[in-house]
Amino acid sequence: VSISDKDGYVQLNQYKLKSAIGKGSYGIVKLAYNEEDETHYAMKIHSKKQLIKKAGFFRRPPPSRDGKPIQRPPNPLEKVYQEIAILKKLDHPNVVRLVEVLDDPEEDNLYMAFELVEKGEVLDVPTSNPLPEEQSWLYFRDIILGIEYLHYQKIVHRDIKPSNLLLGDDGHLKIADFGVSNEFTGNDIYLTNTAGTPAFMAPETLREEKENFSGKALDVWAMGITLYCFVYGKCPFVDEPDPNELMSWNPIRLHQKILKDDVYFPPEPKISENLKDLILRMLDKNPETRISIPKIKLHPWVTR
Ligand SMILES: COc1ccc(C(=O)/C=C\Nc2cc(OC)c(C(=O)O)cc2Cl)cc1
Repeated sequence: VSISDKDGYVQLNQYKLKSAIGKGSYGIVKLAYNEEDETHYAMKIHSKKQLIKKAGFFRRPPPSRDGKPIQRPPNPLEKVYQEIAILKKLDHPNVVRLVEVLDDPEEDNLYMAFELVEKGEVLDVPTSNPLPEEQSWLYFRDIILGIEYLHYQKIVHRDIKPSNLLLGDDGHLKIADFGVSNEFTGNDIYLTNTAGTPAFMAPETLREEKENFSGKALDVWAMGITLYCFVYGKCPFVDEPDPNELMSWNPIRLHQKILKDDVYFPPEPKISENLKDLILRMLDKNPETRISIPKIKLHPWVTR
């Protein structure tokens, strides 16, 4: 149950909710002080009403053409409960740790308490202060271990990007936000839907003919875009608003760049040939020949 105390802080059971520290399409994350263990946590807050509205749950279903009843969209809360089920299975130094879920049926909000990763998002992109190659190497090794662990647990993340990589006081990264993750059985999952963040979407998800594509290879592609962002401070494929086009934002231009453009390496900042090679192997537009996680671990830039 949540009440506001004398300083206007919302009290939620043993947690005192403080300032907002994260915000995104998922909702909001607030700093939370647990009075029992005198420790701070990151409290992610979902509004159930928002989830239901966003999923168009109450929207009139389109008339079914062939008379067959269309299958209702899954209960939007289902997505969050799936995310929670995934998070409960995970226990790894490079993955955020879910500590507790507060889901009061009477309340509109659903609260997820995570272990606080003190420094927050590793890098705000775009930035004019990208990371030195050495620092990128340290962080990238954490991402490899975290993704290797997720794939071993039969989970593809599908939204790897700098804002979902949190930096702790110990200088290590933790992967966050399983809101669009997929669980699979067998050795890999073969998907057809697009999900995640446009600038990080792999070309195979944007092609007209929607054949099934490997889930693991999508995470490798996003890791490649992320590594490029670390060293250059911006994404390799961006949707520049076209000055003479009124509709300044249209995803098609970005999709065409992802599908067709080569990766451009600016002359500054200078990066090693090994790093360029690794980025090109991860941003291979053909998922069949794209480098895999086991091969990334053996790449000279990683093992150096
Ligand atoms: C400046 O200091 C700061 C310290 C910590 C933060 C912070 O934690 C931000 C987001 N956090 C999270 C987001 C998540 O999803 C989107 C998930 C998840 O759903 O897995 C988990 C967490 Cl923890 C920010 C600033």
